[in-house]
Amino acid sequence: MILEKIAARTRSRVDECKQKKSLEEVKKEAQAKDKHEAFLFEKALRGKDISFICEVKKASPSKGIIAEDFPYLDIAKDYEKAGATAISVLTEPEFFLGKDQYLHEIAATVNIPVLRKDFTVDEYQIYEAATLGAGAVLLICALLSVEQLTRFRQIADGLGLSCLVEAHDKTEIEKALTAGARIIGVNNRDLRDFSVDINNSIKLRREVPADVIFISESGIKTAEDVAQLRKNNVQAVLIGETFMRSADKVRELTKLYGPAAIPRTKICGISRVDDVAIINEVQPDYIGLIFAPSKRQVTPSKAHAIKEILSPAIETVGVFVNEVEAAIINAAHSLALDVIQLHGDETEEDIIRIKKETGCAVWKAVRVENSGDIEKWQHSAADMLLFDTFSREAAGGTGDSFDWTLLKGVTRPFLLAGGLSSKNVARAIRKVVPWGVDINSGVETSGVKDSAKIKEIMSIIRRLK
Ligand SMILES: O=C(O)c1ccccc1N[C@@H]1O[C@H](COP(=O)(O)O)[C@@H](O)[C@H]1O
Repeated sequence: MILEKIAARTRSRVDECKQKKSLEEVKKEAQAKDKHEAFLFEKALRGKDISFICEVKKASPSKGIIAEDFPYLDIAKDYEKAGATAISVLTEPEFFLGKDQYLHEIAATVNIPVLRKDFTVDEYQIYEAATLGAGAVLLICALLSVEQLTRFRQIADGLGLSCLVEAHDKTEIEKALTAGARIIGVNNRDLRDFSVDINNSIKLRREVPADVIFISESGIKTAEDVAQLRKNNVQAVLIGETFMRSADKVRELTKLYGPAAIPRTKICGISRVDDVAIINEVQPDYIGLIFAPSKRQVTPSKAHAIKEILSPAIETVGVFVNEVEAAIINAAHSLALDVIQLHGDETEEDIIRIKKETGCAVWKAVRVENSGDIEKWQHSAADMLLFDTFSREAAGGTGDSFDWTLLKGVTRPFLLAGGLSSKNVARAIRKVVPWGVDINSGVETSGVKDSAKIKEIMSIIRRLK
């Protein structure tokens, strides 16, 4: 069978690698590697809704060459922008034309976890995966004994790597569970004859306990396939060929996932008259003018100049941090602000008074450090809450995002802020379902608003429906 052939070739390849770098050396390198947060791969897959693992692969034994032209880094970046939860990278060189270099560069470029998709037959490959920056490795039940699966899983655990343990039938699932698998992937492709049937995942779903992540792999092509898997409590799908053959990954993922609720958009920190042309072109719902001390601060005269040429369809949000009330009222009236965003330590009483005095809607920014911060403001009189990243150094505009799972108990509409960019906005919108997104430093280059980035992020958001 093809699998045994690949495994045999892989053993020889690993032996060759050991001649160049010994097991001890690669082990030391892996253990010395700067450890990011451990097990990010499995943490990322434990979302409310189905997750997508998108695969970067040039060829396969069943399909031959899939991508003649193979800009692997661009493909990975497009997956991230489309909202992939993780990326799978083929590194097997002979049958899949993969390379370690692809994994290494991709893992260094994207901010989502990366799976090393290879035929693990030796612990050497697990240490190697860690040195290449992988967050997870593949262990195939058909190739490994329970003892090997257990040992390899333990080695990966010691390195903070997750193991996707692949099974094809009930016996292999039992084997995976005995080995302590926390993630089981059911391959819908029968490697004896390459036939594909996604019902294999559906049939085997009940064999895997609810606390073990269940991934359906191979042959997923349509929105109906995904809907069926979602209905059967499959937590993630691993899709290669369908995405590899699609020119527009954002649209393809949207087609498979289903349309998202498109949020209101605010582009914050407009501080140059020159930025207004692109704003008028892309028409976000709001712009933010920052009156607080910041590299994005606007003077009253600059604010007037921006307002003068701003499209009347776009509303203006004034952003203030612990500002004296008279100044807020003055700016609200003289600039005809639509919304006042309070981004400091303002109290509930301040919100009520400022609403009354200005006649504007008031948005309260809550800088999230823990779930208590959210709870405190749930019943605020503010017209909208805006959740941003907590920082001791700055009131806002940090460019960092926070743990969005903290928002799962929020019962009222809200805006999401903090480090949103074209890399994470699709994921944020699908995972968090915010009423609005507030985009700021994520559309800047060297501290200045970047027209191409503004255009790109607005285009991604609009392609999610
Ligand atoms: O951007 C600033 O400099 C700023 C200063 C003071 C208060 C708020 C500020 N910006 C707000 O910060 C969030 C998130 O920004 P980022 O995406 O992390 O850069 C956003 O609400 C801005 O309105």
